[in-house]
Amino acid sequence: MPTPSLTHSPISGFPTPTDTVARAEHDSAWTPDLPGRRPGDGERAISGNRQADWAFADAFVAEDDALVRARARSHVAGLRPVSPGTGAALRLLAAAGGAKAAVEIGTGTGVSGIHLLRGMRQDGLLTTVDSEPDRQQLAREAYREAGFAANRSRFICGRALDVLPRLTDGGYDLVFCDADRREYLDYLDEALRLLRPGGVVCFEGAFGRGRALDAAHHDDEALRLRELMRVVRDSPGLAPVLLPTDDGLLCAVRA
Ligand SMILES: C[S@@+](CC[C@H](N)C(=O)[O-])C[C@H]1O[C@@H](n2cnc3c(N)ncnc32)[C@H](O)[C@@H]1O
Repeated sequence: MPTPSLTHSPISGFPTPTDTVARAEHDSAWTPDLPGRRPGDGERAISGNRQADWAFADAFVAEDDALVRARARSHVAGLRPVSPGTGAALRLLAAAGGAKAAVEIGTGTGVSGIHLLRGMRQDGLLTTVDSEPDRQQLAREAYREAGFAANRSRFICGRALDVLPRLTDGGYDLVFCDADRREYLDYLDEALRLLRPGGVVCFEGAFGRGRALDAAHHDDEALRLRELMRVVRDSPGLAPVLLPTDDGLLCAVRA
C-alpha cells in the first residue's frame, strides 16, 4: 500500500479550531446535537480551571523505582522526560497495537523507552535514536534496571534525520518522536514511510509549552508545531488525536 501523501502548506497562522472548542456562549449554533449539552457547556469546560483534573490524570498511573531513577537521571542531565501520564499513554498505545517493532526518536535517559517496552510484546524490539551517546548509556542502564534483556532494544547514536532514512520501510508498528520539535514535520514524513498500515505515530510536546497554542507567538518552533498539528489533523490518510497530557501528545494512526 502506498504511503499516504502529505503536502506541507506554507507555515502560517493557527490551526482553525473545530466547532466543539471555540464558539462563544451566545452563539447557539455551535451546540452539537448531543443529549444533555447546552449552549456554553464546552466554553465553560475550556475556560474553567482544569489544572487539578490534569494533575490528577497525569499522576493516575504510578511509576515504579526504575522509572523514578531514570526520571531523576533525566533531570540531572537537564532533560525533560515524558510525564507519567504521557508514559502511560505510550504504554497503552503500544499494548493496544500489539507493537512488536517501535522506533523512538529522542532516547534521553530512558523514561519513555521503559514505558514503550512495557506496552510492547514480550518479543518486541525498541529501536531508539539519540545524538548523545552518554544519554543512551544511561538509558541502557535504565532498561536493564527495569528488567529488560539487552536484546529488547537497539540503540542507534546519530542525528534523527541521518538515521531514520536507513530504517526499513513499513517495518514498524509505532514511531514516537521526542527530539527536535523544529524537525517534527520531517519526522512525520519518515514515520509514514516506516509505519505499517494501522501503525501509530506520536509527537511529544505538541503544545510547545503553550507557545504553539498562543497565536501571539511566532517563533520558529511554535510555527512549525502549529503546522504539524494542522497537517496531522487534516491529512486524509491519518486518524488523529491530540491528547492533553503534559505538553500535548499528538498521535495518529496511519491508514
Ligand atoms: C526530551 S529528551 C528525550 C526524553 C525521553 N524521550 C524520555 O522521555 O526519557 C530529547 C532527546 O532528544 C535528543 N535529540 C535532540 N535533537 C536530536 C536530533 N536531531 N537527533 C537525535 N536526537 C536528538 C537529545 O539528545 C535528548 O536526549
